[in-house]
Amino acid sequence: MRARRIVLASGSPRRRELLAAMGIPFEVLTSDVDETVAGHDGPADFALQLARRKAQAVAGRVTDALVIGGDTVVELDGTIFGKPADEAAAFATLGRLSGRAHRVVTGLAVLDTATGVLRQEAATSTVRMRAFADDEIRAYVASGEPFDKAGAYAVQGLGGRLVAAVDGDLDNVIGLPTRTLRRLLAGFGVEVSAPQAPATQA
Ligand SMILES: Cc1cn([C@H]2C[C@H](O)[C@@H](COP(=O)(O)OP(=O)(O)OP(=O)(O)O)O2)c(=O)[nH]c1=O
Repeated sequence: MRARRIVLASGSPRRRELLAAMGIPFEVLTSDVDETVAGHDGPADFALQLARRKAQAVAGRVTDALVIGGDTVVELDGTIFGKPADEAAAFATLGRLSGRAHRVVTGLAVLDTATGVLRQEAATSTVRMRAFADDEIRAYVASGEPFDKAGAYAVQGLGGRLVAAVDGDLDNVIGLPTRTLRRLLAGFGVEVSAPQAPATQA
């Protein structure tokens, strides 16, 4: 099996770090896709639509590669929360998440630009939040951390203090479910060895 060129279609430093930790060489190419979704069939469908869009947006720039696109969303009571647009949205999102359990879904799409074959899969984890007061939310929003994060928090950062428990893969919450990606790459004949210990560190 020939070595495949692997391209991560993402500007996310978290995705880059998690992919690097898998131990495979890769390049990063970014694009500026429109992240609005016209219609969807739940959070997995929503995240997969955007993951495909991100992969397809860079696919034309590489002729023989596996291009990886990903998108992470938070879902609670049927509402999908992406990255908050501003402070008010971050505050409102965190108020909704307080004291409740929500789902974090990452859609991954891997596109083979040599053949046009696309493989995709979504991973889901459940995150239970402590109940937090408005003052605590205000202080967290003022830290700036919520702005480029789905659901307006980062479990691996200061936002970890808001989290009571994570059920499922932590790397999925941070933006790249590595077990799922290993499976998708294996479908293209790229075998990535499993880590010695579960990937639970940010
Ligand atoms: C819930 C949660 C999300 N996130 C991040 C993961 C994703 O990077 C981000 C969701 O935004 P995404 O749109 O999925 O990704 P992105 O804009 O960061 O990068 P790109 O589109 O270029 O690939 O939220 C955390 O880092 N920690 C968390 O606890």
